[in-house]
Amino acid sequence: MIDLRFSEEELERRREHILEFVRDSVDAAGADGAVLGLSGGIDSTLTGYLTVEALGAENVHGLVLPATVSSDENMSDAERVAQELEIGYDVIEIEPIVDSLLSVYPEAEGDHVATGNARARIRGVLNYLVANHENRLVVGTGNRSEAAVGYFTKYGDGAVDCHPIGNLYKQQVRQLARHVGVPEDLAAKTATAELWADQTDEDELGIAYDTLDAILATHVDGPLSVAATARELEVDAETVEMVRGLYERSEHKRNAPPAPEPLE
Ligand SMILES: Nc1ncnc2c1ncn2[C@@H]1O[C@H](COP(=O)(O)OP(=O)(O)OC[C@H]2O[C@@H]([n+]3cccc(C(=O)O)c3)[C@H](O)[C@@H]2O)[C@@H](O)[C@H]1O
Ligand SMILES: Nc1ncnc2c1ncn2[C@@H]1O[C@H](COP(=O)(O)OP(=O)(O)OP(=O)(O)O)[C@@H](O)[C@H]1O
Ligand SMILES: [Mg+2]
Repeated sequence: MIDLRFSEEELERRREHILEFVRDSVDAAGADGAVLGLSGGIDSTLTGYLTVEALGAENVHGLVLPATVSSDENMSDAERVAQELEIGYDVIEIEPIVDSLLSVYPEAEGDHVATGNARARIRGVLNYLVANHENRLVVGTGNRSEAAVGYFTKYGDGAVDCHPIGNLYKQQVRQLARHVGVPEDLAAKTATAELWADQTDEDELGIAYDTLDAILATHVDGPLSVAATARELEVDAETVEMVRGLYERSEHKRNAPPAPEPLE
């Protein structure tokens, strides 16, 4: 497998680049700061650390939004991050809102994907409620690995104003997190969307992040063909094809919704 980790010098360059990006995004919008969802996972933890470094703790509002399927460990880690960063934050239980949705559309009861995605979208609605009310930007936590294979909820966790860590592969997210001082137990945590019970990213995607990252860097974002990538990384061509398929089928999530071409 190829090693995508950065040198110390490159890590520092990336950090500075992201800090500038966050400041520029907020300034360009004339916003008074940022709001972001904190899940106790590494993506939102790193994004929280960088956003606070860029804007100052007083300009960042955290939202910890537990559902019934959220683990106590993740929710207490999310609060721990907000306290460590000394930002203002709210804890809002979202399950009553999920119940309310299912009470008006009970057909979706028991559909874990539809209900799980609704949880992600309810979090998006709450992020924008705060953003509108406090003139803030919603800072997204998506990384390149998730974006490339569409592993996010369209208009859920994907509904944000900018993606500070959006060009980092998952293993680089962990590396930058360690570099900026995120505690090791958070940096090493198993990735989970926590949209339904016992979900993990790698189980659902059917591939380990290190393999996914290597295929993305070599083939989807890189120059090699499927066959050459399989040879280079010593993986099955079917695995590379699988990633290619996820990338192609999720194109619609990365683009603005299309309209018909203008008529002459
Ligand atoms: N070709 C196409 N062109 C335009 N639109 C298209 C389309 N195909 C589907 N669609 C639309 O997209 C919808 C499906 O997309 P979506 O609603 O997102 O649903 P979907 O992609 O089915 O599910 C979201 C996936 O992301 C994962 N996820 C979500 C949230 C967070 C995280 C995490 O890592 O934390 C992971 C989740 O576990 C699940 O695997 C369809 O119902 C349809 O409305
Ligand atoms: N319980 C929650 N409270 C607040 N925000 C949440 C919650 N669950 C998910 N989110 C938001 O949705 C984003 C997407 O979740 P995702 O699981 O991809 O990231 P993560 O939890 O930060 O890291 P990891 O992927 O390693 O679990 C989170 O980063 C966070 O902003
Ligand atoms: Mg998570």
